[in-house]
Amino acid sequence: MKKVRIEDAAGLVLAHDLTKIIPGEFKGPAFKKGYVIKKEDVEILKDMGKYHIYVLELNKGDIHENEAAERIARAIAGDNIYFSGPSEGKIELKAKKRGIVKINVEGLNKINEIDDIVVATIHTNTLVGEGQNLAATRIIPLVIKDEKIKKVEELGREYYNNIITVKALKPLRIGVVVVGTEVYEGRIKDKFLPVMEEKIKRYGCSLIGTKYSPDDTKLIENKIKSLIEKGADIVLTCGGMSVDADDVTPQAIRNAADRVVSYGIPAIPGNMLMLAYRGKIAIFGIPGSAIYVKNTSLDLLLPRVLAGETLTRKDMISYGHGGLCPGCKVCVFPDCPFGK
Ligand SMILES: Nc1nc2c(c(=O)[nH]1)N[C@H]1C(S)=C(S)[C@@H](COP(=O)(O)OP(=O)(O)OC[C@H]3O[C@@H](n4cnc5c(N)ncnc54)[C@H](O)[C@@H]3O)O[C@H]1N2
Ligand code: MOO
Repeated sequence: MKKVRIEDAAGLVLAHDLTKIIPGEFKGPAFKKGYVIKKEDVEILKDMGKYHIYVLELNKGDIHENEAAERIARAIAGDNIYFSGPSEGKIELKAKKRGIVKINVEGLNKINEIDDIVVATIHTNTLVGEGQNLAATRIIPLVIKDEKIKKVEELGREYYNNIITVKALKPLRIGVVVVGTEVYEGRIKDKFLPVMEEKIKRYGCSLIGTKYSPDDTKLIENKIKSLIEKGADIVLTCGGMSVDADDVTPQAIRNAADRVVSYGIPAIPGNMLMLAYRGKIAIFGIPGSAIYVKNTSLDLLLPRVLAGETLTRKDMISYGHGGLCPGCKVCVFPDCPFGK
């Protein structure tokens, strides 16, 4: 600690809290330990009777917590991220756009392994809104050795300064095939299309066509193909996905696609979902549960496809841990553990 005249204190770091007392009104720290004194604080501090203060002497190679947090944030942030702070040594990383947040967990863990460094994030692959808080970083002590921050910066470079990014959602064109002879014949009212329309709107996409099909493999296949010819980027095929004698949608999708990523996903509700591709066009087979549950496995996968990802079987398998919807009375998805 070093005692300095208040006029010489701008830019220096306060060594302890400075208490302000206004009788009957306020008692507490007006300036906190670690605060970097600004020019405009000088008069306020004089009003508080502080003509001299103790400041922290930063040795060569010491970095103050604010600067450390700023350097860590710059080292880890990729596309579509902005910062707020530092406030009390903490910087928050926020989303510039609505999209899917991608966290490089391996890189994140390596950074947190460095003593005194803290980077906390939300879960990877979560759908996030513009301005949403995605991560926060700070160091544990008030000052830290430059080498430690340099190590973070090295790791940041190793991971292409892409430890945390947001992939923006694209407004893609979607076609819907509603499957079920009972619906096709008008025995029951269609409940699937309104649910899909709500999702298409929710994710900022457009519906380019709807086809109804009885439970007939060839007819379903043709309707999927005709929507693709019409320009669909994604086809949502609804119903007929389970094990009944009439459930032929999985076979129809197989026939329409070049490759099936998976039939079945370890996420409930929606475990009988199928994802396949015809070229770059994603074809989903959506099981009946989507009619009565607001969010299913489709809501985990569809935003990722909209964010430009081509999903693999490994992506789908990895949903098992966290893939059971807790079934809350009021659904707060995606701000919940489902799919995390
Ligand atoms: N023995 C088994 N039964 C079921 C299994 C299973 O593994 N073994 N899985 C269950 C799960 S999980 C789900 S989800 C559903 C999957 O249902 P499907 O996709 O096959 O749906 P459907 O059989 O076509 O229809 C179920 C039910 O919903 C009505 N429905 C269907 N489409 C519409 C529509 N567009 N509008 C209104 N109502 C619709 C349909 O009439 C049926 O009553 O299977 C479980 N069973
Ligand atoms: O496939 Mo069902 O949708 O688990 O609920």
